[in-house]
Amino acid sequence: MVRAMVEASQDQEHGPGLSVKNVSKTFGGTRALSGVSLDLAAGEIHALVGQNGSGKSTLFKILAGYHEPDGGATLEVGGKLIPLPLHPGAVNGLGFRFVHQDLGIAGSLSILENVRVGHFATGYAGRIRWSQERALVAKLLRDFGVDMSPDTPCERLSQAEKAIVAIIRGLQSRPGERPTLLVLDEPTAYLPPPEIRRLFVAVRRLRETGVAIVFSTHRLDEVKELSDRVSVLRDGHLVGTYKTEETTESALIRAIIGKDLDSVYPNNARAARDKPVLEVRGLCGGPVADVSFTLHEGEVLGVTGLVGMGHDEIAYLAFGGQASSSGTIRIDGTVCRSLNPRTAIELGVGLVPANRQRDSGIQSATLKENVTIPVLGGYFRCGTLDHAGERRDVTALLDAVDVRPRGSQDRALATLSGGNQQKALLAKWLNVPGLRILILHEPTQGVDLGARKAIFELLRNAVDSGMAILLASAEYEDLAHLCDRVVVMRHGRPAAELSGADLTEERIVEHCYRSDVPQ
Ligand SMILES: Nc1ncnc2c1ncn2[C@@H]1O[C@H](COP(=O)(O)OP(=O)(O)OP(=O)(O)O)[C@@H](O)[C@H]1O
Repeated sequence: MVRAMVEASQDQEHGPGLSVKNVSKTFGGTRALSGVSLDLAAGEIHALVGQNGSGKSTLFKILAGYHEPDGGATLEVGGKLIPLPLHPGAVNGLGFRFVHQDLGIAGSLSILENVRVGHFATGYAGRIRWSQERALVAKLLRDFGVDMSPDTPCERLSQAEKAIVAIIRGLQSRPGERPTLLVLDEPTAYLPPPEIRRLFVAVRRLRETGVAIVFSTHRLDEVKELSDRVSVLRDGHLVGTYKTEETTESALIRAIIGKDLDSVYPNNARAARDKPVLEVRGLCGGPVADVSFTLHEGEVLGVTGLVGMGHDEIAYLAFGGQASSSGTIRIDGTVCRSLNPRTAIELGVGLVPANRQRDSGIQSATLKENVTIPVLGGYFRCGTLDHAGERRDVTALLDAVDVRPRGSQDRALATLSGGNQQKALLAKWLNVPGLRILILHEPTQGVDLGARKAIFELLRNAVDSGMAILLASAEYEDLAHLCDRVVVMRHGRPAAELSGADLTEERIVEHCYRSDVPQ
């Protein structure tokens, strides 16, 4: 591997691109990056991998001029030394383009406005040429295979569609400008497989123009499929840079976590239970049209499908977070006519939304506060808060899902890396006593390999003690390993239900894509 690393750094077919050297960054007492050096050749696709909190986003934010690096760092672009820190204006001039993890899409603005802000073509008296702009954005959307009007407000888009808009915007240039570097911070975290394919096609096309592309991901199959080289960060240090074709998945896992990792999935053998806890009949709402299913105690039921087929919405309809237009939901025998989240929680139902930072976390509150909000009442003893008990439980819970850095319960949620925020907010629900049903929407989005394993084990323990889980996800491999049954949705309706020997990743994919699969 070391040999591959040395050779890789000499293999820059398209010229020098850019090179950062000796980048360190300290936040208060946290050393996020320590002496990291990275070469990105023009026309290469470079993957950056590492566990949650290993420093990937911090490196990207230094290149974006958002963070100032500690002293001693240097940056060269096309062989020219560029002074650090960068200011945002200089970043644009250098041709650096970014699609950040949080996407930065303004919900109240249209797709057109989000994509073209700062790039509008103007005519007489500075008037924006709206029809020209609309035609341009319509074409960009079509090129990405997205069938949407440029005037659609972004608040109506799914996470996947927002990610596509952010990427299209990231690829914009002013006349005379040429992008030299495109940084994609976990671009596929919100994308289901067909969109990932589309994105890869676009990224490969872009490579032909000589742009250096760097993307971060937790999915090693994407590293293999898309990248020319891969760099690994561990605890803020660069472990190495490797030619992708000369490395293996297990070698990368070893470099990422410092040891081998067994299968991330727990053993699936369990006794069947037949007590229904969630009965959904004729549920309609948004794209969901007439869905019925029963979830049993100690069961994991998956719902999946392609984008827009309704599986994402089922999670919110079944929790009352999104109003249904018809149908009945019975929780533990209680018929809920117009379910809302408050009633659902009282009946022992929890929801872990996909966008946990936005929908389930308070960024300015500490980690401890975020985790204990739903259960704080339980820590009062004779009117006094049992701080020691609260701290002890939070520590145990955060350690169980491997939130890093350890001992960070007094830090504001916003100061944790994206994946660590996700883990902490998932832990919050696992801490709620009396929870009988847990609804999960893409629970491992943005979460690293080691933490995925820890989360799956926690879920398995919860299920073994009788919890029922409804898992809405487009991670077909996870569904095949974790679920007892999987319902595949097509056009808002259940198209197939897979279980037993039929419940494999391949069968799920087949049912998602084809309407004529033999049952
Ligand atoms: N603004 C900040 N204030 C304090 N600490 C921060 C801040 N931003 C990042 N950190 C810390 O720096 C470290 C690296 O975080 P970073 O976001 O770069 O990780 P990452 O590799 O992108 O993780 P993930 O895969 O979860 O997105 C983490 O320990 C994080 O808590």
